[in-house]
Formats: sequence, C-alpha cells, structure tokens
Amino acid sequence: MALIVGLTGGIASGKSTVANLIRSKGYTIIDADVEARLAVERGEPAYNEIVAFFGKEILLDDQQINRAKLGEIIFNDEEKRQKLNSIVHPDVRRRMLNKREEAIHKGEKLIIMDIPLLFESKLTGMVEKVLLVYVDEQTQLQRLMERNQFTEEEALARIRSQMPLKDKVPLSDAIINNNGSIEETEAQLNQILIDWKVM
Ligand SMILES: CC(C)(COP(=O)(O)OP(=O)(O)OC[C@H]1O[C@@H](n2cnc3c(N)ncnc32)[C@H](O)[C@@H]1O)[C@@H](O)C(=O)NCCC(=O)NCCS
Ligand SMILES: Nc1ncnc2c1ncn2[C@@H]1O[C@H](COP(=O)(O)OP(=O)(O)OP(=O)(O)O)[C@@H](O)[C@H]1O
Repeated sequence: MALIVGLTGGIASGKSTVANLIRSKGYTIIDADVEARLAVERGEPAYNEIVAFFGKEILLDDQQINRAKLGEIIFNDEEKRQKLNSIVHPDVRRRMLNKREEAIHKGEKLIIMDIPLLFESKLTGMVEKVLLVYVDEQTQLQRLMERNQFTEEEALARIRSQMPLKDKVPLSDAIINNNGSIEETEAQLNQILIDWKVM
C-alpha cells in the first residue's frame, strides 16, 4: 500500500528543495507546477481559453504564454487570478489524479504530490497526509526576492495571493521548519519519513 503525501508550503518556502531531497532517496514526486505548465502549452484547451480571456498581448513571439507577463497581471488583480485558476485548475487536478493512479499501479511505497495551493484549492482529499514546508515571513520574502529577482512589492503581491503559511500549520500532519540550513531540513525530513514508516 502506498502512502500518498501532499507536500505543500508557500511560494519560495522550500517545497522544491524538500522534493529534491525526497527524489534523491528514490521516491516519486508529482509536481503541480509542472502539470500546470503542461496544461497551458500551445494546443491545450486551457491555452486557448487563456488567450481568449487575456488577449494576444500575453503571448511571446513564438506564441507561447509569456509567464512573467501573465504573473504580473494575475498577482495584482484578484479577479483575474481567480479567472486563470478557473481555467487551469480543473486540468491540473485531472493530470495530478492520473499521475497518482500511475504511481499507485507501479506499486510505489511513498508518493509525494507537491501542490503549492493544496489548502487554497481544497485538494487535501487527494492525499492521506500533509507535509508542510514552513518558513517565517521574513525568510520567505528574502528568498523569493533573491530567487526571482523580484522587488519587495512584486514578492509581497505573490505572498499575499496565498493563505498565510502560519494558518497552514494547524492543518498539517507534519511540519518541516526550513528557516535553517538544508542539513537541518534534511534531518527533520528523515525523522518524519521514519515516523511514517516509509524509511
Ligand atoms: C501565473 C503563472 C503563469 C506564473 O508563472 P511562473 O513561471 O512565473 O511561476 P510558477 O508557475 O513556477 O509558480 C511559482 C509559484 O507561484 C505560486 N502560484 C502560482 N500560481 C498561483 C495562483 N494562481 N495563486 C497563488 N499562487 C500561485 C505557487 O506558489 C507556485 O509554486 C503561473 O504560475 C500560472 O499559470 N498559475 C496558475 C496555475 C496555478 O495555480 N499554478 C500553481 C499550482 S497548481
Ligand atoms: N534551507 C535553506 N537555506 C537557504 N536557502 C534555501 C533553503 N531552502 C530553500 N532555499 C532557497 O530558497 C528559494 C526557494 O526554495 P524553493 O525553490 O525550494 O521553494 P518552493 O517552495 O519550491 O518555491 P515555489 O513554490 O515558489 O516554486 C530557492 O532559491 C532555494 O534555493
């Protein structure tokens, strides 16, 4: 029997960092950001809906979606963000469920579903346990600004479009505090996997 874990957190809290640690131990990761990217490729139904709603201005010369431009729009306009969510999320949900089925059929022992908006999009029914990657607000802001070369304002717009990380703490089964070093994060991860009897 597979244990299906939802890995979540906030933007730049360290989900990918933890996912990479888990991957290096040989476990399967299903990544909602990857599926969301595939869902909006040229020729996909969501692509056409996005262009119809947001206009050709959000396309690059090669007709792919200009993600930086679309991000700039939706993280500064709640209504437009909800609209984009309503176009993309049903497809992402379907893709995630398909990937989960594939992994279950392969007989995997541990299946990690990396879903940034697990709570916001009410997807907790897809998983058995929730593992939260937590950082304090200041660390989140600093790491996001550094990683994406965002101004403070750009970073805050993205952070504020999500449920505050501290509100996700009481809803989670296990929490990794990622304010410290990667080594400290890996030690916490190992202990959780031991507690859950998958390592
Ligand atoms: C707006 C888009 C084009 C920006 O693309 P970009 O390459 O800059 O960012 P990327 O997709 O890697 O997302 C980075 C992070 O932003 C956060 N984020 C993305 N979309 C949203 C959203 N709709 N609401 C809140 N936070 C979001 C997540 O924490 C995510 O991990 C893209 O994020 C998108 O299509 N979003 C809608 C789909 C979605 O909700 N994806 C998130 C997981 S399903
Ligand atoms: N413990 C740590 N110490 C120092 N830097 C870290 C640590 N954990 C993560 N980082 C850095 O912080 C940034 C955010 O981490 P990461 O990309 O793993 O977050 P994420 O939650 O997957 O983000 P997103 O959902 O926005 O893609 C990255 O630049 C990463 O290298």
